[in-house]
Amino acid sequence: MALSMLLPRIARATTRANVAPAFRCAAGPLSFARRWASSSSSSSAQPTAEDISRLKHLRNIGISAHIDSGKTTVTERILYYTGRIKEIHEVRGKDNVGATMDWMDLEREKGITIQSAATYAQWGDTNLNIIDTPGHVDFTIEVERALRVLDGAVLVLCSVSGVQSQTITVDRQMRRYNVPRISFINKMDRAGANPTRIIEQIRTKLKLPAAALQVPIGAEDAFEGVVDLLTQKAVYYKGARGEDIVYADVPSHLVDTVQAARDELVATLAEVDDEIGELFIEEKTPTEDQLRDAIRRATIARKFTPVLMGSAIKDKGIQTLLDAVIRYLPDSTEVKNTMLDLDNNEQVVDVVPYSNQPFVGLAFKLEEGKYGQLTYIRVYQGRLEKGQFAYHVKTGKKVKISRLVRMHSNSMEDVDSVGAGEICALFGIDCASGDTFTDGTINCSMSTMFVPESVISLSLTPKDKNSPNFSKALNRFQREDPTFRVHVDSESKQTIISGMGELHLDIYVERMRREYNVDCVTGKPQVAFRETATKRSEFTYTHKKQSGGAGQFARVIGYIEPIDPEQQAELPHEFVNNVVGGNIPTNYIPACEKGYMDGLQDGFMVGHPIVGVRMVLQDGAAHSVDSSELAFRLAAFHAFRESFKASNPRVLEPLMTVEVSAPLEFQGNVLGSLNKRKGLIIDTETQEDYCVVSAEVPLNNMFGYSTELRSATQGKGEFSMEYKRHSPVLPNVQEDLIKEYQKKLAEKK
Ligand SMILES: Nc1nc2c(ncn2[C@@H]2O[C@H](COP(=O)(O)OP(=O)(O)OP(=O)(O)O)[C@@H](O)[C@H]2O)c(=O)[nH]1
Repeated sequence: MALSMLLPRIARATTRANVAPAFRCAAGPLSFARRWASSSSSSSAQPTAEDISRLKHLRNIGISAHIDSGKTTVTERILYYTGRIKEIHEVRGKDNVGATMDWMDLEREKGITIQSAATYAQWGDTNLNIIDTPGHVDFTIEVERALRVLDGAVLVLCSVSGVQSQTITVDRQMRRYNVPRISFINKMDRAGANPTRIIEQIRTKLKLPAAALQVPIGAEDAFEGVVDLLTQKAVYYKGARGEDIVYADVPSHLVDTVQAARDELVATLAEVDDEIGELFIEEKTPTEDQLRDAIRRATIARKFTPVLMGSAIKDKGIQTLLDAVIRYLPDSTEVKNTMLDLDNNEQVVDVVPYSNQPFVGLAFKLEEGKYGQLTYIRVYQGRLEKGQFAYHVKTGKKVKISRLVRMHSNSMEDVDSVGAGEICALFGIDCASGDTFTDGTINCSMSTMFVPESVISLSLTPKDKNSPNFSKALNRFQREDPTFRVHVDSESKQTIISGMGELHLDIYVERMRREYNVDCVTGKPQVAFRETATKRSEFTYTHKKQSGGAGQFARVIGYIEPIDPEQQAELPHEFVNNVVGGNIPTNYIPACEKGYMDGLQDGFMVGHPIVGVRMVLQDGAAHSVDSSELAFRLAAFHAFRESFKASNPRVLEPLMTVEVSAPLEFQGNVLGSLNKRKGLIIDTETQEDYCVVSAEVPLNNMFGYSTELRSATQGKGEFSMEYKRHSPVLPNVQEDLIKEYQKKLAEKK
């Protein structure tokens, strides 16, 4: 392979390493050694009383859930009750204009949330920054980004389906970013609504101590309101849109149920909160205030999730949910955030969450809207003011903040300044999502966001090959979305786009057509296979060229070995330099590492990237005149390729967790359809007259499943799918894939 073909790939690999540290070198620039430090690089000035009060009345919250649980419907109600919108638009329906938060045309057509939209609202004397996050697994990066910058979240669950596969994913993401959560059981009007079962699922499936703060009055069609267990009052949502809250005595038939639920709440809190625990042992009844304080403490400490309930579509339960958000979710001073001090060996230092500190903000989302390029920023400390300069930490460039806005879905309000803890948006800033900005007085970087592996790819060819918009659009999409990747296949010279699922890629192809006027022909979707080694393999490789001009000489000695599968999510590749005694001069070691990275780009079996292989360099030889960086890079590249061939390599494929729900009568058909696709059934659960089947199925076998499921269940079945891990393909499948790849190569010759 020519070196000119390798170079762009190295640039890509390095960029990826910046996003999600993947490469580790025993010593050198790619080492990510970090130390915790109690010190802070910020000034120790006391925050003003005004700032403290502002922050006490500010909440940054996200609304997350499994697809279709009703997040957008809930958010729409929040905007309505907080006075941000004058009318409620439903998410679905032929003649609707679309919910306010689902503003992209495509979202409206497909009825799903694709991009999260930020908006802010006021409830009582508290400001809320709300991010509506997509539930579809293909847009998981949006959920990750939202959680990274939020201080608390509302986990919406369906009263019938409860904890679903995507709920578990979202919960895992919330744990990763230490986000406290309130649970909201929505759709209490649905037939089969059962909050007790859902709370039990939160406890068992999410392993999260949970208890209801309310009991429902009526169920399904007759759902009227709730009884608040703390005030022991019935709450009804009256008026045309549930805007009139009416308090009343607990209906007599619910008195015993309310007492039992309150006892359960106290008992659950006693397990996670010392103060309630002591009262419990002393058999004392906690007061309403003691309970509220304990719920807040335990929620913020992420030891407990309070559970509320309602029906967004019937305009019930939203105002009480908002009260709970303010009461139990933390303000930004109650959340610990850290950053890396770049002047001090990447020491981890605490963010000081007040406005009188040097400014530090994180660009967490880019968006090309109708108003131009927008960059969403979470201000972690300090203040961002219109007219001031901000420093882009990665490039060291100074940018002028010419316009500062607060977003309200797709409209905006201009503001002059925003303080610590706020979320705002800037215009015309050149950066990628995940980049840090400061005021230039400190050199810190917020740690990066987790970026998942892509699982599917397809070739993309513009109908008009000369359109400059093709690469412009691809560049922009990549900057907006780190899970959307683009490369040119070295064999076919085709542009290949990769992402998190068919829908994810479809959306970009469609956006290319609508926003950039570029029609494309797409190839058949291909799953993102990987290749890996299964045993250690030694190498001694000499690169030598003597024909005319300057000679080339480099020798590398060492071995490659599989990385422990448990470690691979964090460490997909590793280069270790164990050369002692200077047989390879240290200035050639980075070139050896580059050669290794070149070698990882495509395996020889099916032409997909190689993962999970460590290269250990032990010895070698150099020549005082003929050795060069290029010679060592090529030596390491060929050494890696040769030893990989001898390492009993295997082809890996993405394995998905698939969850199918359908009426019970179709259970047999659902199981049959999954078996046919070589699915491993993990769990089968029956809920009322519904069944939920979970299975692990290779992504390669899932093409066309929605059509099959539709006909197998008379259109009544639904499924969701989430990436689990890459796992070895069956030997016969591997043989077929290799043959197919060889055929493709032969055709090209
Ligand atoms: N019965 C009932 N249906 C509801 C309720 N809330 C929402 N829905 C319906 O559930 C469907 C999904 O609602 P959305 O608000 O789009 O859900 P979402 O979680 O935002 O969906 P994604 O953005 O695609 O993940 C729509 O058809 C809503 O009308 C509710 O309280 N009861």
